[in-house]
Amino acid sequence: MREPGRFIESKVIHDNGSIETDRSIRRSTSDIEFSAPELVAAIDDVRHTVESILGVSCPAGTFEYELASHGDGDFFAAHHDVGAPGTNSRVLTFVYYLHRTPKKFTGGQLRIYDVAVSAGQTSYPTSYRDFEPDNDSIVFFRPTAFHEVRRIACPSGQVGDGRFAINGWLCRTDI
Ligand SMILES: O=C(O)CCC(=O)C(=O)O
Ligand SMILES: [Fe+2]
Repeated sequence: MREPGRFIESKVIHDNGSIETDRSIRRSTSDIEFSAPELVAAIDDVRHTVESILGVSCPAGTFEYELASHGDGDFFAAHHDVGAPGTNSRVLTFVYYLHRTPKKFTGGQLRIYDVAVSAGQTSYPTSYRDFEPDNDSIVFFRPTAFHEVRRIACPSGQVGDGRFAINGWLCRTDI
């Protein structure tokens, strides 16, 4: 795994394809040049099992990912990971979590809503499941699923005490 490099303000991709920082939607920093070949190889090993459980198929695919850091007050509001030009090749979302132990923050659960929503839908589904971002755990879900990162509280304010995630997608290369 390469050491983290430069963290920059995380960006959001709007459904019209524009990419920008918008701290009312997403508050975190990202290292988009981060490289984790061991993680990618481990995901590749289980990917056919995950695909069959989630009912998706990606015969020819590549992995795209970033390292995201959430500190005190950070969050990512409800969204889905497809729907914009350039994101529709995403077939599978994965998020691998890292943090200091014992954990120095609270909150930061990944909330996955029970229904997929289409672009432009504004009402929130009312049923969901929260996943704790436990150190050295991984979550897979469909990129069409509505999801969010609950706001975290990290009293020390130290970056290293925060919530780290390698989040990315298995993307089709044949469309
Ligand atoms: O960090 C997480 O739990 C999810 C991140 C996410 O939803 C994204 O980067 O699109
Ligand atoms: Fe997401």
